[in-house]
Amino acid sequence: MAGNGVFAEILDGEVFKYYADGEWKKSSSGKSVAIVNPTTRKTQYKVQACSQEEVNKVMDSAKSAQKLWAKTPLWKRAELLHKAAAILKEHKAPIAESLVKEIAKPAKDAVTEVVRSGDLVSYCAEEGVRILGEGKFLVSDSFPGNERTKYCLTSKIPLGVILAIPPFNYPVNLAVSKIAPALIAGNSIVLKPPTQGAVSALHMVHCFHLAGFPKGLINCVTGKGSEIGDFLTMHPGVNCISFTGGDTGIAISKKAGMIPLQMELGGKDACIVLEDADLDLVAGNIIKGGFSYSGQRCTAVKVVLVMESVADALVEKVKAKVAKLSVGAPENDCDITPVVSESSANFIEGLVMDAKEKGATFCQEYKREGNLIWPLLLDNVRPDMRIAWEEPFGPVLPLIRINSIEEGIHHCNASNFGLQGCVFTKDINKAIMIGDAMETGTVQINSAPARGPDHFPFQGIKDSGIGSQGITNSINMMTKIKTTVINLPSPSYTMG
Ligand SMILES: NC(=O)C1=CN([C@@H]2O[C@H](COP(=O)(O)OP(=O)(O)OC[C@H]3O[C@@H](n4cnc5c(N)ncnc54)[C@H](OP(=O)(O)O)[C@@H]3O)[C@@H](O)[C@H]2O)C=CC1
Ligand SMILES: O=C(O)[C@H](O)COP(=O)(O)O
Repeated sequence: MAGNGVFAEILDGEVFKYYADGEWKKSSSGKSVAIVNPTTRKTQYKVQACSQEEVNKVMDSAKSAQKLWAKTPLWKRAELLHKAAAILKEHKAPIAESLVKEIAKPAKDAVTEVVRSGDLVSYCAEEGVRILGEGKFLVSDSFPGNERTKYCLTSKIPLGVILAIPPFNYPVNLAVSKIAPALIAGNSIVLKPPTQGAVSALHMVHCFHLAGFPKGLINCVTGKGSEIGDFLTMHPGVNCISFTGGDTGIAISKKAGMIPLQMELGGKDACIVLEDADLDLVAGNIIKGGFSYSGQRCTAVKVVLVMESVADALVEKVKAKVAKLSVGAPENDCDITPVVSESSANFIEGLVMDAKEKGATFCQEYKREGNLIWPLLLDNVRPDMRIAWEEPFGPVLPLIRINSIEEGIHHCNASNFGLQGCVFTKDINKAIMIGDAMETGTVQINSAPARGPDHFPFQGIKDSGIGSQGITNSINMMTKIKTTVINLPSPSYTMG
């Protein structure tokens, strides 16, 4: 149970504490923030509403702790990360339970998220040992006009304090995907978890606490992003922001100072289907890509662009599979569970109604109870409908019939997003040509978009982000290059 057993110390009465300077604390604000269970629509948990003064203190302790941590041998940093990974996996059950209650993630997927996170932390420790243990050695005579009088040594050094802000849909996995690279590279962490998902994140942080990381190195401040977000992101103590979420990231990018930013934002991932595609494979991937976790994945298939000649056959196959999706409570491990909030459900409904007014074909009856929306495929969607462009983040999927490959590529590239895309065809040459023409950070050939495995590079272009994630890229991003040049009094050429 959440807040029980080894996790008892993170709870004070009915409010979960925040974590600073190696201790679990109550906010002096005396205020809390309610976390509403998307299924029951009742308050499930409460977390502290941290004050600006508490954020200031956290930044100070994160700064001091980082100075010592940067001097901790790399193998020791890795050892602690491995320990945290093992503790996280050992306690997967209570963390998964919080994911079910806070964000209505289906029970099995919730366990998978925690296990995947433990694996990510371990992999990161190993990768860090490899890539941070190496530097470069340059000699000056390779550049015109120089003798061999200068030896240049480069190494990767930490940035300082990393502010990590993950979104609600992977509050554990997208938190550790920022925490682990930051720590292995010698940085300290200030985590601001999403409000829906904060309790799962606090449990995950406690696993790092139990592993024995130094005081102040990892901190977790809770509160509504709309209230403490600006104070955190514009704080002079922050040396780098790693953010995953929606348009908020665009606003943060405009406000943040001259610090490195890693932004993973929204997407409108297109699935282009050619005449020769294996339609059973496509239908399976549309179901997995469009409807898993009720479409609340940045990498969800968010628009299908199918050649008219095979559209009827594909629609029939997808309809048959949609009919088999179970709809209900996350505790029952249903495929489709309530979306995260009432406002999200209202937004999705707005897109559906707009498509209805403009003449889209409903392949299923539209049905909603509270935050639970039944899966819906919308056929004959046209570009004048909002759902052709906007990201529903829900279990509703638009399908646009196209008459040429160019039309599909044009629709994909006309989007303000550019996260991932996919193309289904048996012709590898066409797949490569289309993939190259799609303006997205990743193109999947014959499979739905996905971020994992977690060590793959993951990036969006246009409004989908800045920089690249994935374990190796995140470690590199959370370091800067330091060079030391040894100047010799006379040229020295090494002899064999
Ligand atoms: N590209 C990617 O990797 C991913 C992108 N996303 C995108 O995220 C969106 C859904 O996630 P959602 O959590 O609703 O996204 P939001 O952008 O609403 O929130 C993301 C995080 O930002 C915080 N936040 C809110 N306001 C501020 C602020 N002013 N300053 C700093 N932080 C703030 C939130 O806290 P609080 O919860 O307290 O408001 C939350 O922790 C979708 O658009 C989706 O596509 C999601 C997952 C992955
Ligand atoms: O937040 C998201 O939606 C994730 O980054 C997607 O991850 P996945 O493709 O591994 O589900």
